[in-house]
Formats: sequence, C-alpha cells, structure tokens
Amino acid sequence: MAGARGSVVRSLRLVGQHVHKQHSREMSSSVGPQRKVTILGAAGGIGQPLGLLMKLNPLVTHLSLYDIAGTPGVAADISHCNTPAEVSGFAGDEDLGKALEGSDVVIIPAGVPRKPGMTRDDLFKINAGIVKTLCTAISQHCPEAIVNMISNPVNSTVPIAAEVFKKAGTYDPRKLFGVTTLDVVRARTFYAAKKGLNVRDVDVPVVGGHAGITILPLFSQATPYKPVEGDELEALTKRTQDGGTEVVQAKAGKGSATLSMAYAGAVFAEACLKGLNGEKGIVECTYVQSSVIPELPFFASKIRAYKFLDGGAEHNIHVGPKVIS
Ligand SMILES: NC(=O)C1=CN([C@@H]2O[C@H](COP(=O)(O)OP(=O)(O)OC[C@H]3O[C@@H](n4cnc5c(N)ncnc54)[C@H](O)[C@@H]3O)[C@@H](O)[C@H]2O)C=CC1
Ligand SMILES: O=C([O-])CC(=O)C(=O)O
Repeated sequence: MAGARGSVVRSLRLVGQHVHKQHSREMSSSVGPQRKVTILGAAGGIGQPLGLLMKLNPLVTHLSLYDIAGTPGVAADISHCNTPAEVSGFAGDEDLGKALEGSDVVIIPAGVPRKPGMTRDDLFKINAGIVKTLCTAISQHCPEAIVNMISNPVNSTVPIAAEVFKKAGTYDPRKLFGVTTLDVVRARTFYAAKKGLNVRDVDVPVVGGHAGITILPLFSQATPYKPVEGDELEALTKRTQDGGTEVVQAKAGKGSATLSMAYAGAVFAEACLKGLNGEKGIVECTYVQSSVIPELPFFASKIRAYKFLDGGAEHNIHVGPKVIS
C-alpha cells in the first residue's frame, strides 16, 4: 500500500515538473538573452532565499538549484512563483553535472557556516573539500561560467577554486569572484545611519578580503561624502569588519548571516548578468586575482563588469584616495 502510494506521488511529481517546465518555457520565450544561473548549496540558509531572489530576477531565464541534500522540494516551492525563469532542482552527487550543464553564472553558498567562538578559518577544513569537488565539476560541465564564491573562508576558497581551474586548464581570472558584497552592504547601511543619509543613495567601497581586519571599508571614498574621522571612523570600520560575528552571536548557534547574504549575493549575481549582457557602468567590489599589492595574489577591489564573454571584467581598482584604472 505504502509502495503504491509512493509511486503515485512520484508520478504526480513528474507530471507536475513537466507541466511547470512547459509553462515556464512559454512564459520565458519573449525574454532577452537566455541566462542560466545555478546555485550550489541551494537548500541551505543562504541558498533558499537566494534562489527566491534569482527567480524574481527578470535577467534569469533558467534557475538550476542543486544541493547535496534535498533541493527538489526547494525547487518545487520556488517554481510556483509566477515569474518567467524555468526552475530545475537536483540533489545528490550524481546530478551535479546535469545541474551545471550550460550555466552562465554559478553561485556557491555550499558549505558549513560558523558558530559562536569560531573564525571563518575554522571552516577551512570542511569547506575547502566541498569547494574543490564543486569547482572540479564546474571545470568539466560549464568551464566558461562565471563563478561567484560565497563559501567561507572566501580569502581561501577563491584561491582553491583558482588552483582547481588551473589544474583543469579552464582558469580565467576574470570569471572567478569571491563575493564580498555583504561587506559593502553593511558599510553602506552603517554609514548612512550614522550620517543621516538615504541609504539608497549611498555607496562605500570595501577592499582587501573577507575576514576580520582584512575587510577594509573606505569611508574616505564614500558617496555622498561626509567626513568620518577619529573614534567614529574606528567604530564604523570595526562594526563593518565584525558584521559577520555580530550576526553569528545574535543567532546564538543557529548559523551565520543568511538573509542579508542572499540579498548581497543577488545584487552581485545581477551585476554579473548585466556584465554578460554587455551593460556598461556596472561596478562592484569583489575578491579577485590582483596585481595591486605584489604580496597579495588575491585582493578585493572595485571591478567593472562589462562583456565577460568578450573580454572579461576590466579591473578598476580603488586603493587609497585615487582611482587607479
Ligand atoms: N561570503 C560571505 O559574505 C558569506 C559567506 N557565508 C558562508 O556561506 C556558506 C553557507 O552558509 P549557510 O547557507 O548559512 O549554510 P547552511 O548550512 O545553511 O547551508 C549550506 C548548504 O550547503 C549544502 N552542501 C554541503 N555540501 C555540499 C556539496 N558538496 N554540494 C552541494 N551542497 C552542499 C548543505 O546541504 C546545505 O544545504 C558558509 O560557508 C558561510 O560561512 C555566509 C555568510 C556570508
Ligand atoms: O561571519 C560569517 O561567518 C559569515 C560571513 O562571512 C559574514 O556574515 O560576513
């Protein structure tokens, strides 16, 4: 009886997926360039809201949701939103290739998050292995894709991804990005609140890396500009650097930033999609291979995303008071 019920449920699910795909294809047929975005770690705290935000993004025509455990449910859920992107869900090692095939942008929030008392480096052992496996699959199934690395420690997972791609012969430094957008999002929020500015108008570049004192918000380059000095500068800088820890402590053992990270990840992925589509003037801070400081092969800086497919991201680096292009 239970077996029969199981097979009916499976059949209904297959019919549902088929109908949904048909419907989505019809809806998306009138949209511009076809863009497939894949999220690896899509069932997690970041992956779920990020999947939702990407489903709402009109630049996405196909959203592929993969997790080592349990995404078909998340995919089925998100697929009911009446926006054009077609949604497919994949779970388990055997489906990873199918999830990645044809991706334009791959976002990686797969891995373990911090608990109170841990540093991001404490995640290295587990997350390095996860990132290595996933990047090996990317090099096999969608070597041209732009990769947005969210998994921590970003300062290490990005260089690991670069080594995996080099070994596979698919490395393009213009297409591998550590997502540091959450640092920018926080710096904007805290600066706007302190200076009584409309946060929608505010920008604050953040350079360096994505851990503790490597996070360097440049309030001297904030727009609109209001001087931040002395104790105020120290306090704003520290709050931005410790933003992740503030959330980890507030969640008290239930993980790290997920909702603000999903928002930040969606902002950065959209910039990549716009760059792919040839839109000019798209600039974001991100952790990339860099020659600005010879001792630091990777460094977060301002990058102009323009026509990744034809020439990759142009590096446009702000360190100190001047813009070095
Ligand atoms: N770059 C940044 O600014 C931020 C980075 N993070 C990092 O993002 C990562 C994820 O955080 P959460 O979503 O909160 O964690 P989570 O534990 O809620 O979700 C992680 C998901 O990854 C999946 N996963 C694990 N191994 C996998 C594999 N081999 N393939 C596919 N999926 C796999 C898990 O099944 C889980 O669903 C953590 O490393 C965290 O430190 C978090 C916040 C900000
Ligand atoms: O702090 C963490 O572990 C997660 C993270 O990277 C952030 O929120 O910036």
